[in-house]
Amino acid sequence: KQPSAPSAVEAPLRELPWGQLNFLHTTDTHGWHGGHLQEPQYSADWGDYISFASHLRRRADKDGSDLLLIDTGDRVEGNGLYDASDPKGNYTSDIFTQQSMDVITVGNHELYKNTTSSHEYAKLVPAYKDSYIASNLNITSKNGDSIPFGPRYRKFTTRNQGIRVLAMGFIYNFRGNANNTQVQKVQDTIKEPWFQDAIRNRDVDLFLIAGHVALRNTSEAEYDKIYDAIRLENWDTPIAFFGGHTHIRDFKRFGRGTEKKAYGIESGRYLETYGFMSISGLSTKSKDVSTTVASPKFERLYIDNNLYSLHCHSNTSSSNFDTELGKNVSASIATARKTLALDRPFGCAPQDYWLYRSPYPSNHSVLSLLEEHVIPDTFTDKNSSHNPAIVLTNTGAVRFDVFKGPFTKDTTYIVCPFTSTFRMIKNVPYDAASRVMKALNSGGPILLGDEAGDTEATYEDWLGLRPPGPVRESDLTADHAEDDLSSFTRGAGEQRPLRSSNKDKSRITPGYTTTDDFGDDGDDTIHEPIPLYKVPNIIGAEIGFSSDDKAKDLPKNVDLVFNEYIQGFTLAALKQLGVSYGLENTRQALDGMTMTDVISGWVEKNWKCEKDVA
Ligand SMILES: O=c1ccn([C@@H]2O[C@H](COP(=O)(O)O)[C@@H](O)[C@H]2O)c(=O)[nH]1
Repeated sequence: KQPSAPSAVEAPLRELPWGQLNFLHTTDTHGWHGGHLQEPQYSADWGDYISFASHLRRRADKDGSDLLLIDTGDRVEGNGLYDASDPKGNYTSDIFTQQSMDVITVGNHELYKNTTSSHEYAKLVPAYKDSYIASNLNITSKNGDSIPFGPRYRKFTTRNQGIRVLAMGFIYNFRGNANNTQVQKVQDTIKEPWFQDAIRNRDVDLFLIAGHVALRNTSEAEYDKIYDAIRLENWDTPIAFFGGHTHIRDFKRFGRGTEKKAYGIESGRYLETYGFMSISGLSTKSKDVSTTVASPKFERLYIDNNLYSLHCHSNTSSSNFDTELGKNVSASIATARKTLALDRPFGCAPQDYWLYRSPYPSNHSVLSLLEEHVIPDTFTDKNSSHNPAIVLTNTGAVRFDVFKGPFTKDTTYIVCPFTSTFRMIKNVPYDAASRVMKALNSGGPILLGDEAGDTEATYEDWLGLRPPGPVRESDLTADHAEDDLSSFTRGAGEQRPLRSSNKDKSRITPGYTTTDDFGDDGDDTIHEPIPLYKVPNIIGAEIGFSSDDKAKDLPKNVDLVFNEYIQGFTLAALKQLGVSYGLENTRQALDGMTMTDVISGWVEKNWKCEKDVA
């Protein structure tokens, strides 16, 4: 772990369900490779993961089983270690690639910008060679051709058991990518001759489908389509899915009726979780056990990323856990953090502010802090025209909590890593401008105009602002305070209070309490549940309204200011509300400041640290 990271707290643990073929899965790490420096439960770093995987590999070699490592994308954007360097990712790609992977895929965050996808293609793809699988992604080459980002699939045989694996790697039907990459819709990819040939291959013991794709409830049902396509040709070869994108822990049984050979895991976010899956009873190159074992056994465990868990699951201790490579990688992370001055404080937060752990609006909501203080103060200072204004931002731009204490350079990127600036349209009729936020928060399907290029898309669907359907961390509601737990009716893929059978209540810490298709015993650490609350798509503030405006005569026109990321949505909403504007009517606001600049500037002015005050 990093020198300043807190030590893990001992807690009751469930055992690793080790099997014939074992998997460690990471997803949506978003640059948190230094671990969580303010949360003991997630305080191990990528160097520790390297040591951990090495111990489990040794265990596999010793007992003749196998271990495969998978990562399903969104490795970038969300932490100073990635975002603070110039160019971004200058340190993280060398740090990340020290961990070997058997299958690795791309996420939407690797594709938002030309520079990010080009960096990924130049660094990660060659580092992982055949393991970097891109079944439905192309990139524009230097001479303008659209070429595969990586191999479409990979067939390999596991080292100890001789299990023949055919692996593919997908990204969901993402449409917000920059113009140098091309995402092929999953429903079209499964019609490709290479896919059809691959799923007809009889010399396969396991189909491994990895991707930056939610396991359930997606409007496009990408993984269900892949499942159906495989089963059409191959009625009983086991299938293991590895998902991502929605930042949750989840385990799903695929298919209908008596299907017991197709399961998928999703392994959280921000290097809080290592997903572990095992399968036992697979046939192998040398032995066909399908005749003797009716169904392979799938098991899962979500491992909290801290040294207590990692030592226990690898049967090591602090004296023999670190490998040479793991230690070196932890040291490189510490050096990079120092070079980037990530611990430099902008100020000190007087209390915790939560994204999902406190209701919105409330005094402990980071969104309320932005809406009531940060945005009004900053925009009032910078509003040279003194026209009344309405300022809107998407809540998706806010990524994490703020903890009491130093608010550092790292924190600015942790809260908002994006480089979008603010745009404005001057003199918008108040009647329309004041209803944009409600329209964008309404959730129901609203038809977009031609500019979205897809008349059936909803605002949330378009660009993936809030993909409708999949349960994600922001959707986890919090009637958790209820005393009567029996009234819980939520389904799999959600976090809910766990009725723990554990007697040793004193050692139970707050954390994940996951319910999935296998029940509520998937988290390695037995936790006290944390309440989580829903947030809207958009928050906003009214700036420079005179008290007269508020009391009686509302302004006729206002300047409508919005985060550049929601420009398309805002224009579409205005059109829906009867006033049409085009891109040519928008101009830069706030001298090109990003949300990250807005937040750090406000903290510097308003949150003194105690020793500064003295
Ligand atoms: O420039 C950007 C890019 C993305 N966002 C927000 O992020 C989510 C997608 O993040 P996931 O981790 O893939 O869920 C997107 O819906 C936006 O809300 C942004 O604000 N600015």
